[in-house]
Amino acid sequence: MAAPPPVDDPGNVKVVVRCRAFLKREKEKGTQCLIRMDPATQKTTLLSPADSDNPNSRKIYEDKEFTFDKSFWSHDMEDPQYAHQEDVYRSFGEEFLDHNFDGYHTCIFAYGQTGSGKSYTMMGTPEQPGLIPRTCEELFERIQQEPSPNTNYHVHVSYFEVYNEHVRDLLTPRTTPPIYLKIRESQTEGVYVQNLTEAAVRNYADVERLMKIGDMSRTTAATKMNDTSSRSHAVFTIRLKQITHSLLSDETIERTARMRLVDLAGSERAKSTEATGARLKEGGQINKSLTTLGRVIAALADPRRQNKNRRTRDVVPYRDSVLTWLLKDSLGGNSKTAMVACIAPADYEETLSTLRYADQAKRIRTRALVNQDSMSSAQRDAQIKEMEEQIRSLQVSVNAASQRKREEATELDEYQRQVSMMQRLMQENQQLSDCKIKALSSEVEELRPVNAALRGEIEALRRHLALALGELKNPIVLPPPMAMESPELENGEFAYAKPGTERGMAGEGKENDIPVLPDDEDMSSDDSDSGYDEGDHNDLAMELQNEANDFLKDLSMFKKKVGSDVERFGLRQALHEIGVN
Ligand SMILES: Nc1ncnc2c1ncn2[C@@H]1O[C@H](COP(=O)(O)OP(=O)(O)OP(=O)(O)O)[C@@H](O)[C@H]1O
Repeated sequence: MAAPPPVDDPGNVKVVVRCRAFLKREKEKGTQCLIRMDPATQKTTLLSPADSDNPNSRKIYEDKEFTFDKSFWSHDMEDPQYAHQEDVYRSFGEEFLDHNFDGYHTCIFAYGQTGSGKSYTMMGTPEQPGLIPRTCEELFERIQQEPSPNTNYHVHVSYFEVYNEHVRDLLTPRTTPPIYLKIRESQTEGVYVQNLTEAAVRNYADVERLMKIGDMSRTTAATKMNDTSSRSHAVFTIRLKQITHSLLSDETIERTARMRLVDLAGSERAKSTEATGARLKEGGQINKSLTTLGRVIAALADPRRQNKNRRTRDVVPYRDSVLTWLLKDSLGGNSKTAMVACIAPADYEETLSTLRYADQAKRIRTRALVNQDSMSSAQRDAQIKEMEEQIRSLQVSVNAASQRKREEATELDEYQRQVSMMQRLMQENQQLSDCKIKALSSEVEELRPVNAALRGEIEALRRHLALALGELKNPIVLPPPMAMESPELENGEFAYAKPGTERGMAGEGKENDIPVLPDDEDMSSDDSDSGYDEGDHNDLAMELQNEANDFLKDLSMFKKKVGSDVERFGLRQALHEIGVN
């Protein structure tokens, strides 16, 4: 490990500018290039457009000059000054990696209008990798070349995006609805994203895989200015921890450095992007956070701030946007920071705005510290002991929690068992009811002919009774003895007649043949001589009365029996339904 660098290294934000080539559509339109760069002086000049002398236009166009730490001319490949991806990395990416190995936190962020080349500069393409892949690749190359066997390296990577003021982990699969992460601030860690994936990586291939996952997950969309426009700010972070153990002093030195590589969403004017709906809303949010970034940069660049006056220091509006809050440390705190201002060669107003932004950022001063802890072996042993103690107590809590979980799971199982048992019982009951209904229905079917027979019998009895009652109401009058000599009785027939009835009527049914009484005149001719005995008549009436009573009794018993059968078999309703009363 190199000799320890100065512990506190104040310095300004490094600002570089890069001008991209014309895109196909710009070439086709014959667009004029408005940028000139002088590699000797690092001067960038913005020329006023040729058509700017329109007397009706209120806008003032004039040539503007800016000087930055570096001006990268990536406009014309044929030009010997052309800055390739490799040149950009060698110019300051490499230097920033040195800082990381020295234990400093660093941050490189790309700023510029939509389609100006930010993603190309930061991530690049598989053929032309940008700053992020080049930094990671060289990081592992250096680790592998490390001559000291006493140093251990631990590298972790995280990747998140800020979209519409929400933080989303790019290393976890996309979900619907999306999972947004919370931002926290702590004394020791500063501002950080809670529950963000920090993946351990052992080589460049691991990083490449994660970059691919994150890039695929990033929110992009086609806009009029760029076919694959980034609609979010993407923050790729590498955490490098170096633990060196000195055998001589029996001391352990731990250095932690964080590299933040930020690809900001493009600043844009709704008019140029012709955005509507969701794109317009996104654009609004992007501009809001970039405006806040501009205010933060302006506040940090304010010379009055250098007076260390606490009151003026507090006005930096970091918390006004998620982006500035997260970049708080990188922008004005413990970090070595660089800004790459990306410019398109043909848009005067947007380019001027970017160059002014960058010019202001030049004045920001940060105070980077070496993040290093050294520990004697005794301290380290004590720390290990303390950690072991912590692990033990955490294990106890974990065990207790899993025991509780197990109990809850058993209870749940028991509930489920009871529910299924009840369901089974209900099914059985249902089956039983079905069975009973079936049995009753077949009994009803069996009783149907019996019922019909009984009804016939009741009907016959009813007729019988009606006849008997008729007899009671119209008693039979026995013929007088002399009537015996009547020629009509020669065949031994009885003639019967109710006063006023025809003889022929009674003769129709043999069973009902009852002796016919003579005509009224005959009867009344001489009562005493008629031989008709009142006592006999009464006896016969009594006899018939008794017979009728017996019938009635039998009938009532029979009715009772039928009634009790109906009750016994519960068939009242069923009988009613099939028409039996
Ligand atoms: N230096 C360069 N050399 C060659 N092509 C470039 C260069 N810079 C940008 N481009 C091309 O310009 C187009 C827009 O670039 P890029 O997507 O990087 O812009 P951006 O600023 O990230 O846009 P946005 O803000 O919309 O995401 C791409 O097709 C890219 O390949």
